[in-house]
Amino acid sequence: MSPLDETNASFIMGFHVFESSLRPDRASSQYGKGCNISVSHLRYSANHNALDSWQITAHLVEHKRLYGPIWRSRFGPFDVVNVATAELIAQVIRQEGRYPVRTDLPHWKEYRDMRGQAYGIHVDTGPEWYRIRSALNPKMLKLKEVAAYAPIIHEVVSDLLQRVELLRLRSPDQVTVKDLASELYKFGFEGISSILFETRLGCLQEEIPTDTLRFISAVNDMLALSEMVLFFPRWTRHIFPFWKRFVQAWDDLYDVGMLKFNVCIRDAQYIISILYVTVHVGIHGSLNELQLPSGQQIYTTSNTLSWTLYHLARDAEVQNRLYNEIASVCPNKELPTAEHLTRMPYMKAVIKETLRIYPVVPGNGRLTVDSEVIVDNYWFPKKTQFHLCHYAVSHDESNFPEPECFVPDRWLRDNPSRSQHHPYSSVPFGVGVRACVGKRVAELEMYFALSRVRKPELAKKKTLERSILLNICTILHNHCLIYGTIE
Ligand code: HEM
Repeated sequence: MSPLDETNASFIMGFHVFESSLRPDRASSQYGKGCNISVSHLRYSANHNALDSWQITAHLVEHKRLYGPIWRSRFGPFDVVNVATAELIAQVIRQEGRYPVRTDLPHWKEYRDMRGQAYGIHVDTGPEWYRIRSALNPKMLKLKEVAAYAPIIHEVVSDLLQRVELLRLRSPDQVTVKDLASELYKFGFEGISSILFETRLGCLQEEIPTDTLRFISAVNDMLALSEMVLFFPRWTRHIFPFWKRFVQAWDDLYDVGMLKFNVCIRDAQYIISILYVTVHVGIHGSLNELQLPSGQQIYTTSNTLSWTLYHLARDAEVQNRLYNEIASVCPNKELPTAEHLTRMPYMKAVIKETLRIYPVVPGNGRLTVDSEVIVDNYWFPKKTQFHLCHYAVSHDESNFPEPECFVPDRWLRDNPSRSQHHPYSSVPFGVGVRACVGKRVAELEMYFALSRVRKPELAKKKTLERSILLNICTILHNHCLIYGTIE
Protein backbone atom coordinates (compact mmCIF):
# COMPACT_ATOMS: atom_id res chain seq x y z
CA MET A 1 0.00 0.00 0.00
CA SER A 2 1.46 3.36 -0.97
CA PRO A 3 1.40 6.27 1.51
CA LEU A 4 -1.41 7.68 -0.54
CA ASP A 5 -3.46 4.49 -0.23
CA GLU A 6 -2.90 4.46 3.50
CA THR A 7 -4.26 7.94 3.91
CA ASN A 8 -7.11 7.06 1.62
CA ALA A 9 -8.06 4.15 3.81
CA SER A 10 -8.26 6.30 6.91
CA PHE A 11 -10.82 8.54 5.24
CA ILE A 12 -13.35 5.95 4.32
CA MET A 13 -15.36 6.53 7.46
CA GLY A 14 -18.57 8.43 7.88
CA PHE A 15 -19.94 10.19 4.84
CA HIS A 16 -16.81 12.10 3.99
CA VAL A 17 -14.98 11.45 0.84
CA PHE A 18 -11.29 11.56 0.38
CA GLU A 19 -10.81 13.75 -2.60
CA SER A 20 -7.25 13.93 -3.71
CA SER A 21 -3.65 13.84 -2.76
CA LEU A 22 -2.26 16.57 -0.57
CA ARG A 23 1.04 16.31 -2.33
CA PRO A 24 1.63 19.43 -4.39
CA ASP A 25 3.46 17.57 -7.12
CA ARG A 26 0.38 15.46 -7.85
CA ALA A 27 -2.08 18.28 -7.92
CA SER A 28 -3.79 19.33 -11.10
CA SER A 29 -4.53 22.84 -10.05
CA GLN A 30 -8.13 23.67 -10.83
CA TYR A 31 -7.99 27.09 -9.20
CA GLY A 32 -4.28 27.56 -8.59
CA LYS A 33 -2.72 30.74 -9.88
CA GLY A 34 0.92 29.86 -9.58
CA CYS A 35 0.28 28.29 -6.19
CA ASN A 36 1.11 24.71 -5.54
CA ILE A 37 -2.36 23.33 -5.12
CA SER A 38 -5.92 24.46 -4.91
CA VAL A 39 -8.68 24.15 -2.36
CA SER A 40 -10.07 21.07 -4.06
CA HIS A 41 -6.89 19.21 -3.27
CA LEU A 42 -7.00 19.54 0.46
CA ARG A 43 -7.66 16.36 2.34
CA TYR A 44 -11.08 15.73 3.78
CA SER A 45 -11.40 14.73 7.40
CA ALA A 46 -13.76 12.23 8.95
CA ASN A 47 -17.30 12.90 9.99
CA HIS A 48 -18.04 14.71 13.26
CA ASN A 49 -21.43 13.17 13.90
CA ALA A 50 -22.44 11.97 17.33
CA LEU A 51 -19.61 13.61 19.17
CA ASP A 52 -20.02 16.02 22.01
CA SER A 53 -18.38 19.40 21.85
CA TRP A 54 -15.28 18.51 23.83
CA GLN A 55 -14.84 15.37 21.81
CA ILE A 56 -15.15 17.46 18.69
CA THR A 57 -12.58 19.85 20.01
CA ALA A 58 -10.24 17.00 20.85
CA HIS A 59 -11.07 15.54 17.46
CA LEU A 60 -9.70 18.65 15.79
CA VAL A 61 -6.40 18.15 17.60
CA GLU A 62 -6.39 14.60 16.31
CA HIS A 63 -7.25 15.75 12.80
CA LYS A 64 -4.35 18.15 12.89
CA ARG A 65 -2.07 15.30 13.88
CA LEU A 66 -3.40 13.13 11.06
CA TYR A 67 -3.77 15.60 8.23
CA GLY A 68 -1.39 18.42 9.02
CA PRO A 69 -2.15 22.06 9.78
CA ILE A 70 -4.71 22.56 6.99
CA TRP A 71 -7.49 20.23 5.85
CA ARG A 72 -11.06 20.19 4.59
CA SER A 73 -14.12 18.82 6.29
CA ARG A 74 -17.79 18.67 5.51
CA PHE A 75 -20.56 19.01 8.06
CA GLY A 76 -24.09 18.76 6.75
CA PRO A 77 -24.28 21.32 3.95
CA PHE A 78 -21.05 23.03 5.04
CA ASP A 79 -17.74 22.62 3.37
CA VAL A 80 -15.04 23.97 5.63
CA VAL A 81 -11.30 24.58 5.40
CA ASN A 82 -9.69 24.08 8.81
CA VAL A 83 -6.49 25.88 9.73
CA ALA A 84 -4.68 24.85 12.89
CA THR A 85 -1.47 26.80 13.39
CA ALA A 86 -1.08 30.34 14.68
CA GLU A 87 0.70 31.34 11.49
CA LEU A 88 -2.11 30.07 9.24
CA ILE A 89 -4.73 31.76 11.41
CA ALA A 90 -2.74 34.97 11.04
CA GLN A 91 -2.68 34.51 7.26
CA VAL A 92 -6.48 34.19 7.12
CA ILE A 93 -7.01 37.21 9.40
CA ARG A 94 -4.58 39.37 7.43
CA GLN A 95 -6.74 38.85 4.36
CA GLU A 96 -10.12 39.26 6.05
CA GLY A 97 -10.70 42.69 4.52
CA ARG A 98 -12.51 45.72 5.87
CA TYR A 99 -15.78 43.95 6.65
CA PRO A 100 -14.94 40.44 7.86
CA VAL A 101 -17.68 37.81 7.98
CA ARG A 102 -17.63 34.89 10.42
CA THR A 103 -20.13 32.71 8.63
CA ASP A 104 -23.47 32.88 6.93
CA LEU A 105 -26.55 32.74 9.18
CA PRO A 106 -29.35 32.23 6.63
CA HIS A 107 -31.96 31.16 9.20
CA TRP A 108 -31.41 34.23 11.38
CA LYS A 109 -31.68 36.43 8.30
CA GLU A 110 -34.85 34.67 7.23
CA TYR A 111 -36.55 35.42 10.54
CA ARG A 112 -35.60 39.08 10.36
CA ASP A 113 -36.72 39.35 6.74
CA MET A 114 -40.02 37.75 7.68
CA ARG A 115 -40.61 40.27 10.47
CA GLY A 116 -39.11 43.20 8.58
CA GLN A 117 -36.36 43.75 11.14
CA ALA A 118 -32.77 44.89 10.73
CA TYR A 119 -30.14 42.16 10.93
CA GLY A 120 -27.96 43.35 13.84
CA ILE A 121 -24.32 43.03 14.72
CA HIS A 122 -24.05 39.28 14.36
CA VAL A 123 -25.86 38.80 11.14
CA ASP A 124 -25.08 42.03 9.36
CA THR A 125 -22.19 42.26 6.98
CA GLY A 126 -20.47 44.98 5.00
CA PRO A 127 -20.98 48.69 5.69
CA GLU A 128 -24.17 48.08 7.76
CA TRP A 129 -22.27 45.87 10.22
CA TYR A 130 -19.48 48.44 10.27
CA ARG A 131 -21.95 51.21 11.13
CA ILE A 132 -23.31 49.30 14.17
CA ARG A 133 -19.85 48.28 15.23
CA SER A 134 -18.46 51.82 14.99
CA ALA A 135 -21.28 53.04 17.22
CA LEU A 136 -20.65 50.30 19.79
CA ASN A 137 -16.84 50.33 19.90
CA PRO A 138 -16.39 53.60 21.81
CA LYS A 139 -18.98 52.56 24.41
CA MET A 140 -17.85 48.98 24.81
CA LEU A 141 -14.14 48.93 24.17
CA LYS A 142 -12.81 52.15 25.66
CA LEU A 143 -11.51 51.42 29.12
CA LYS A 144 -12.67 54.76 30.45
CA GLU A 145 -16.24 54.21 29.28
CA VAL A 146 -16.34 50.64 30.51
CA ALA A 147 -14.90 51.67 33.89
CA ALA A 148 -18.11 53.62 34.45
CA TYR A 149 -19.94 50.27 34.74
CA ALA A 150 -17.92 49.36 37.85
CA PRO A 151 -20.65 50.26 40.39
CA ILE A 152 -23.32 48.24 38.64
CA ILE A 153 -21.01 45.25 38.22
CA HIS A 154 -20.11 45.41 41.91
CA GLU A 155 -23.79 45.46 42.75
CA VAL A 156 -24.30 42.27 40.76
CA VAL A 157 -21.20 40.66 42.33
CA SER A 158 -22.63 41.47 45.79
CA ASP A 159 -25.84 39.69 44.80
CA LEU A 160 -23.86 36.67 43.65
CA LEU A 161 -21.96 36.52 46.94
CA GLN A 162 -25.15 36.80 48.96
CA ARG A 163 -26.77 34.09 46.90
CA VAL A 164 -23.80 31.76 47.34
CA GLU A 165 -23.78 32.41 51.07
CA LEU A 166 -27.49 31.69 51.30
CA LEU A 167 -27.11 28.43 49.41
CA ARG A 168 -24.22 27.40 51.62
CA LEU A 169 -26.18 28.02 54.78
CA ARG A 170 -29.12 26.08 53.41
CA SER A 171 -27.13 23.03 52.43
CA PRO A 172 -27.00 20.05 54.82
CA ASP A 173 -23.32 20.61 55.69
CA GLN A 174 -23.68 24.38 55.53
CA VAL A 175 -20.70 24.69 53.23
CA THR A 176 -21.51 23.00 49.94
CA VAL A 177 -23.06 24.83 47.03
CA LYS A 178 -24.43 22.39 44.55
CA ASP A 179 -24.25 23.55 40.97
CA LEU A 180 -22.23 26.70 41.42
CA ALA A 181 -21.83 26.76 37.65
CA SER A 182 -25.51 27.57 37.26
CA GLU A 183 -25.26 30.44 39.79
CA LEU A 184 -22.32 31.80 37.82
CA TYR A 185 -24.35 31.55 34.64
CA LYS A 186 -27.11 33.64 36.25
CA PHE A 187 -24.44 36.09 37.37
CA GLY A 188 -23.11 36.45 33.80
CA PHE A 189 -26.59 36.95 32.45
CA GLU A 190 -27.55 39.46 35.13
CA GLY A 191 -24.27 41.35 34.79
CA ILE A 192 -24.45 41.90 31.06
CA SER A 193 -28.13 42.75 31.00
CA SER A 194 -27.76 45.25 33.83
CA ILE A 195 -25.26 47.06 31.62
CA LEU A 196 -27.04 46.73 28.30
CA PHE A 197 -30.61 47.26 29.45
CA GLU A 198 -29.76 49.44 32.42
CA THR A 199 -32.22 47.35 34.37
CA ARG A 200 -31.95 44.33 36.62
CA LEU A 201 -33.36 41.01 35.44
CA GLY A 202 -33.50 39.49 38.92
CA CYS A 203 -31.70 36.26 37.93
CA LEU A 204 -30.01 35.99 41.32
CA GLN A 205 -33.18 36.54 43.31
CA GLU A 206 -34.89 33.75 45.19
CA GLU A 207 -37.90 34.04 42.88
CA ILE A 208 -36.80 34.83 39.35
CA PRO A 209 -39.40 37.14 37.72
CA THR A 210 -41.64 35.43 35.14
CA ASP A 211 -40.56 37.74 32.31
CA THR A 212 -36.93 36.98 32.99
CA LEU A 213 -37.61 33.25 32.98
CA ARG A 214 -39.44 33.65 29.69
CA PHE A 215 -36.52 35.61 28.30
CA ILE A 216 -33.90 33.06 29.38
CA SER A 217 -35.95 30.18 28.10
CA ALA A 218 -36.49 31.95 24.77
CA VAL A 219 -32.72 32.48 24.43
CA ASN A 220 -32.10 28.81 25.15
CA ASP A 221 -34.84 27.63 22.78
CA MET A 222 -33.67 29.85 19.99
CA LEU A 223 -30.12 28.59 20.30
CA ALA A 224 -31.05 24.94 20.52
CA LEU A 225 -33.48 25.19 17.61
CA SER A 226 -31.04 27.12 15.45
CA GLU A 227 -29.17 23.94 14.65
CA MET A 228 -32.28 21.95 13.74
CA VAL A 229 -33.58 24.70 11.52
CA LEU A 230 -30.31 24.98 9.69
CA PHE A 231 -29.98 21.32 8.93
CA PHE A 232 -33.48 20.57 7.69
CA PRO A 233 -34.37 21.78 4.19
CA ARG A 234 -36.87 24.60 3.91
CA TRP A 235 -39.63 22.40 2.51
CA THR A 236 -39.74 20.51 5.83
CA ARG A 237 -40.85 23.64 7.70
CA HIS A 238 -44.51 22.67 7.52
CA ILE A 239 -43.85 19.09 8.53
CA PHE A 240 -41.57 19.48 11.53
CA PRO A 241 -42.25 21.84 14.45
CA PHE A 242 -38.73 23.32 14.61
CA TRP A 243 -39.16 26.38 12.43
CA LYS A 244 -42.40 27.41 14.15
CA ARG A 245 -40.79 27.10 17.57
CA PHE A 246 -37.69 28.93 16.37
CA VAL A 247 -39.86 31.85 15.20
CA GLN A 248 -41.78 31.77 18.49
CA ALA A 249 -38.52 31.94 20.46
CA TRP A 250 -37.37 35.01 18.52
CA ASP A 251 -40.79 36.63 18.91
CA ASP A 252 -40.62 36.08 22.68
CA LEU A 253 -37.19 37.66 22.79
CA TYR A 254 -38.38 40.78 21.06
CA ASP A 255 -41.57 40.94 23.12
CA VAL A 256 -39.79 40.68 26.44
CA GLY A 257 -37.03 42.97 25.22
CA MET A 258 -39.51 45.66 24.36
CA LEU A 259 -41.94 45.25 27.23
CA LYS A 260 -39.63 44.57 30.10
CA PHE A 261 -36.65 46.60 29.06
CA ASN A 262 -38.58 49.32 27.38
CA VAL A 263 -36.30 49.52 24.39
CA CYS A 264 -37.42 50.43 20.92
CA ILE A 265 -37.30 47.80 18.20
CA ARG A 266 -34.11 49.16 16.71
CA ASP A 267 -32.28 49.11 20.05
CA ALA A 268 -33.73 45.74 20.85
CA GLN A 269 -32.47 44.12 17.71
CA TYR A 270 -28.86 44.82 18.47
CA ILE A 271 -28.98 44.79 22.24
CA ILE A 272 -30.53 41.37 22.18
CA SER A 273 -28.04 40.19 19.59
CA ILE A 274 -25.28 41.10 21.98
CA LEU A 275 -26.94 39.37 24.86
CA TYR A 276 -27.09 36.08 23.05
CA VAL A 277 -23.42 36.16 22.53
CA THR A 278 -22.88 36.10 26.23
CA VAL A 279 -24.60 32.80 26.65
CA HIS A 280 -23.65 30.56 23.80
CA VAL A 281 -20.37 29.95 22.24
CA GLY A 282 -22.05 28.81 19.08
CA ILE A 283 -23.27 32.26 18.43
CA HIS A 284 -19.78 33.62 18.61
CA GLY A 285 -18.42 31.45 15.92
CA SER A 286 -21.29 29.87 14.18
CA LEU A 287 -19.04 27.10 13.07
CA ASN A 288 -19.18 25.91 16.60
CA GLU A 289 -22.89 26.21 16.55
CA LEU A 290 -22.88 23.85 13.63
CA GLN A 291 -20.70 21.45 15.46
CA LEU A 292 -22.39 21.49 18.83
CA PRO A 293 -25.12 18.98 19.42
CA SER A 294 -28.50 20.39 20.23
CA GLY A 295 -28.86 21.86 23.70
CA GLN A 296 -25.14 21.95 24.34
CA GLN A 297 -24.42 25.32 25.83
CA ILE A 298 -21.25 26.88 26.91
CA TYR A 299 -21.29 30.26 28.54
CA THR A 300 -18.68 32.93 28.25
CA THR A 301 -17.85 34.67 31.52
CA SER A 302 -19.49 32.03 33.71
CA ASN A 303 -17.70 29.17 32.03
CA THR A 304 -14.38 30.97 32.41
CA LEU A 305 -15.06 31.75 36.07
CA SER A 306 -16.03 28.14 36.78
CA TRP A 307 -12.76 26.83 35.36
CA THR A 308 -10.73 29.52 37.11
CA LEU A 309 -12.25 28.60 40.46
CA TYR A 310 -11.59 24.96 39.76
CA HIS A 311 -7.89 25.58 39.18
CA LEU A 312 -7.55 27.95 42.11
CA ALA A 313 -9.14 25.34 44.30
CA ARG A 314 -6.66 22.75 43.17
CA ASP A 315 -3.57 24.91 43.38
CA ALA A 316 -3.00 26.54 46.75
CA GLU A 317 0.12 28.36 45.56
CA VAL A 318 -1.65 30.07 42.69
CA GLN A 319 -4.54 30.87 45.00
CA ASN A 320 -2.25 32.42 47.62
CA ARG A 321 -0.41 34.50 45.06
CA LEU A 322 -3.66 35.82 43.72
CA TYR A 323 -4.92 36.55 47.20
CA ASN A 324 -1.73 38.40 48.11
CA GLU A 325 -1.89 40.49 44.97
CA ILE A 326 -5.50 41.49 45.57
CA ALA A 327 -4.93 42.14 49.27
CA SER A 328 -1.92 44.35 48.57
CA VAL A 329 -3.63 46.40 45.84
CA CYS A 330 -6.95 46.64 47.70
CA PRO A 331 -6.18 46.51 51.42
CA ASN A 332 -9.00 46.53 53.98
CA LYS A 333 -11.41 44.88 51.61
CA GLU A 334 -11.57 47.95 49.47
CA LEU A 335 -13.69 47.33 46.37
CA PRO A 336 -11.44 47.14 43.32
CA THR A 337 -11.78 49.79 40.63
CA ALA A 338 -10.65 49.65 37.00
CA GLU A 339 -7.53 51.53 38.09
CA HIS A 340 -6.73 48.90 40.73
CA LEU A 341 -6.89 46.23 38.08
CA THR A 342 -4.01 47.82 36.18
CA ARG A 343 -1.88 46.80 39.16
CA MET A 344 -3.04 43.19 39.20
CA PRO A 345 -0.97 41.41 36.51
CA TYR A 346 -1.32 38.04 38.21
CA MET A 347 -5.12 38.24 38.15
CA LYS A 348 -4.97 38.90 34.42
CA ALA A 349 -2.52 36.05 33.92
CA VAL A 350 -4.85 33.66 35.76
CA ILE A 351 -7.76 34.54 33.47
CA LYS A 352 -5.59 34.40 30.34
CA GLU A 353 -4.36 30.96 31.29
CA THR A 354 -7.93 29.75 31.89
CA LEU A 355 -9.01 31.07 28.51
CA ARG A 356 -6.01 29.42 26.87
CA ILE A 357 -6.87 25.99 28.24
CA TYR A 358 -10.65 26.39 27.98
CA PRO A 359 -11.33 28.90 25.22
CA VAL A 360 -15.06 29.56 25.21
CA VAL A 361 -14.82 29.85 21.46
CA PRO A 362 -12.65 26.84 20.62
CA GLY A 363 -12.99 27.44 16.90
CA ASN A 364 -14.03 30.58 15.08
CA GLY A 365 -14.90 31.24 11.44
CA ARG A 366 -14.07 33.52 8.55
CA LEU A 367 -15.91 33.45 5.25
CA THR A 368 -14.19 35.00 2.29
CA VAL A 369 -16.80 37.14 0.60
CA ASP A 370 -15.55 39.28 -2.22
CA SER A 371 -11.97 38.24 -2.56
CA GLU A 372 -9.86 35.24 -3.31
CA VAL A 373 -7.18 34.45 -0.76
CA ILE A 374 -3.96 32.50 -0.50
CA VAL A 375 -3.30 30.56 2.66
CA ASP A 376 -0.37 28.19 3.15
CA ASN A 377 0.34 28.56 -0.54
CA TYR A 378 -3.10 27.30 -1.49
CA TRP A 379 -5.40 29.43 -3.56
CA PHE A 380 -8.99 29.75 -2.32
CA PRO A 381 -11.94 31.18 -4.23
CA LYS A 382 -14.54 33.62 -2.93
CA LYS A 383 -17.05 32.15 -0.45
CA THR A 384 -14.56 29.81 1.19
CA GLN A 385 -15.49 29.07 4.81
CA PHE A 386 -12.43 28.89 7.04
CA HIS A 387 -12.50 27.34 10.48
CA LEU A 388 -9.81 28.77 12.77
CA CYS A 389 -8.98 25.94 15.16
CA HIS A 390 -8.04 28.01 18.21
CA TYR A 391 -8.24 25.17 20.71
CA ALA A 392 -5.79 23.03 18.73
CA VAL A 393 -3.37 25.97 18.56
CA SER A 394 -3.55 27.01 22.21
CA HIS A 395 -2.91 23.39 23.21
CA ASP A 396 0.08 23.04 20.91
CA GLU A 397 3.27 22.48 22.86
CA SER A 398 5.37 24.33 20.34
CA ASN A 399 3.68 27.46 21.67
CA PHE A 400 2.98 26.42 25.24
CA PRO A 401 5.21 23.76 26.82
CA GLU A 402 3.18 21.29 28.88
CA PRO A 403 0.01 22.72 27.38
CA GLU A 404 -2.40 20.88 29.69
CA CYS A 405 -0.81 22.39 32.83
CA PHE A 406 -2.34 25.49 34.39
CA VAL A 407 0.59 27.92 34.59
CA PRO A 408 -0.43 31.60 34.86
CA ASP A 409 3.26 32.55 34.98
CA ARG A 410 3.43 31.99 31.24
CA TRP A 411 1.74 35.35 30.84
CA LEU A 412 3.84 37.49 33.17
CA ARG A 413 6.10 39.88 31.35
CA ASP A 414 8.90 39.93 33.89
CA ASN A 415 8.94 36.18 34.31
CA PRO A 416 12.01 34.46 32.82
CA SER A 417 9.93 31.33 32.12
CA ARG A 418 7.40 33.34 30.12
CA SER A 419 6.49 31.27 27.09
CA GLN A 420 7.57 32.45 23.69
CA HIS A 421 4.40 32.08 21.76
CA HIS A 422 3.06 33.38 18.49
CA PRO A 423 0.72 36.37 19.07
CA TYR A 424 -2.16 34.41 17.47
CA SER A 425 -1.58 31.25 19.50
CA SER A 426 -4.18 32.16 22.12
CA VAL A 427 -6.72 34.78 21.05
CA PRO A 428 -9.79 33.97 23.15
CA PHE A 429 -11.61 37.15 22.17
CA GLY A 430 -10.67 36.92 18.50
CA VAL A 431 -8.58 39.43 16.62
CA GLY A 432 -9.04 42.20 14.13
CA VAL A 433 -11.97 44.53 13.57
CA ARG A 434 -14.58 41.82 14.13
CA ALA A 435 -13.12 40.70 17.48
CA CYS A 436 -15.32 40.49 20.59
CA VAL A 437 -17.00 43.77 21.35
CA GLY A 438 -17.74 42.63 24.91
CA LYS A 439 -14.12 41.88 25.81
CA ARG A 440 -13.64 44.77 28.23
CA VAL A 441 -16.98 44.30 29.94
CA ALA A 442 -16.42 40.56 30.25
CA GLU A 443 -12.97 41.08 31.74
CA LEU A 444 -14.24 43.63 34.23
CA GLU A 445 -16.98 41.25 35.36
CA MET A 446 -14.58 38.35 35.78
CA TYR A 447 -11.90 40.37 37.60
CA PHE A 448 -14.37 41.94 39.99
CA ALA A 449 -16.08 38.65 40.74
CA LEU A 450 -12.80 36.84 41.26
CA SER A 451 -11.43 39.48 43.57
CA ARG A 452 -14.50 39.38 45.79
CA VAL A 453 -15.52 35.74 45.92
CA ARG A 454 -14.67 35.71 49.59
CA LYS A 455 -17.46 37.11 51.69
CA PRO A 456 -15.98 39.97 53.70
CA GLU A 457 -17.45 38.85 57.00
CA LEU A 458 -16.06 35.36 56.55
CA ALA A 459 -12.56 36.77 56.52
CA LYS A 460 -12.86 37.45 60.22
CA LYS A 461 -12.61 33.78 60.93
CA LYS A 462 -9.00 32.79 61.31
CA THR A 463 -9.02 29.79 59.01
CA LEU A 464 -10.56 31.86 56.29
CA GLU A 465 -7.91 34.53 56.21
CA ARG A 466 -5.55 32.45 54.22
CA SER A 467 -7.02 32.92 50.85
CA ILE A 468 -9.28 35.20 48.96
CA LEU A 469 -10.83 32.49 46.97
CA LEU A 470 -13.42 30.65 48.95
CA ASN A 471 -10.65 30.73 51.48
CA ILE A 472 -10.10 27.19 52.07
CA CYS A 473 -10.16 24.31 49.77
CA THR A 474 -12.58 24.70 46.96
CA ILE A 475 -13.24 21.82 44.72
CA LEU A 476 -15.34 22.13 41.66
CA HIS A 477 -16.29 18.64 40.83
CA ASN A 478 -19.02 17.70 38.41
CA HIS A 479 -20.53 21.12 38.77
CA CYS A 480 -20.54 20.95 42.56
CA LEU A 481 -18.47 23.36 44.51
CA ILE A 482 -17.42 21.90 47.79
CA TYR A 483 -15.86 24.01 50.47
CA GLY A 484 -13.60 22.29 52.95
CA THR A 485 -11.03 23.43 55.46
CA ILE A 486 -7.29 23.42 55.04
CA GLU A 487 -5.56 23.20 58.36
C1 HEM B 1 -15.12 35.39 28.46
C2 HEM B 1 -15.95 36.12 27.78
C3 HEM B 1 -16.02 36.23 26.27
C4 HEM B 1 -15.24 35.65 25.30
C5 HEM B 1 -14.06 34.70 25.50
C6 HEM B 1 -15.72 36.13 24.03
C7 HEM B 1 -15.18 35.76 22.80
C8 HEM B 1 -15.65 36.21 21.58
C9 HEM B 1 -15.12 35.80 20.31
C10 HEM B 1 -13.97 34.83 20.08
C11 HEM B 1 -15.82 36.45 19.34
C12 HEM B 1 -15.63 36.32 17.84
C13 HEM B 1 -14.55 37.30 17.42
C14 HEM B 1 -14.09 37.14 15.99
O1 HEM B 1 -14.87 36.67 15.16
O2 HEM B 1 -12.92 37.48 15.72
C15 HEM B 1 -16.81 37.28 20.00
C16 HEM B 1 -17.70 38.09 19.33
C17 HEM B 1 -18.61 38.89 19.97
N1 HEM B 1 -18.77 39.02 21.33
FE1 HEM B 1 -17.77 38.03 22.77
N2 HEM B 1 -16.77 36.96 24.23
C18 HEM B 1 -16.99 37.07 25.58
C19 HEM B 1 -17.96 37.83 26.21
C20 HEM B 1 -18.80 38.70 25.58
C21 HEM B 1 -19.72 39.56 26.25
C22 HEM B 1 -19.91 39.67 27.77
C23 HEM B 1 -20.39 40.26 25.28
C24 HEM B 1 -21.48 41.28 25.48
C25 HEM B 1 -21.28 42.50 25.64
C26 HEM B 1 -19.86 39.84 24.00
C27 HEM B 1 -20.27 40.34 22.78
C28 HEM B 1 -19.79 39.93 21.56
C29 HEM B 1 -20.31 40.40 20.27
C30 HEM B 1 -21.46 41.38 20.05
C31 HEM B 1 -19.56 39.76 19.29
C32 HEM B 1 -19.74 39.92 17.78
C33 HEM B 1 -18.91 41.11 17.31
C34 HEM B 1 -19.06 41.37 15.82
O3 HEM B 1 -19.46 40.47 15.09
O4 HEM B 1 -18.73 42.49 15.41
N3 HEM B 1 -18.90 38.90 24.22
N4 HEM B 1 -16.69 37.10 21.36
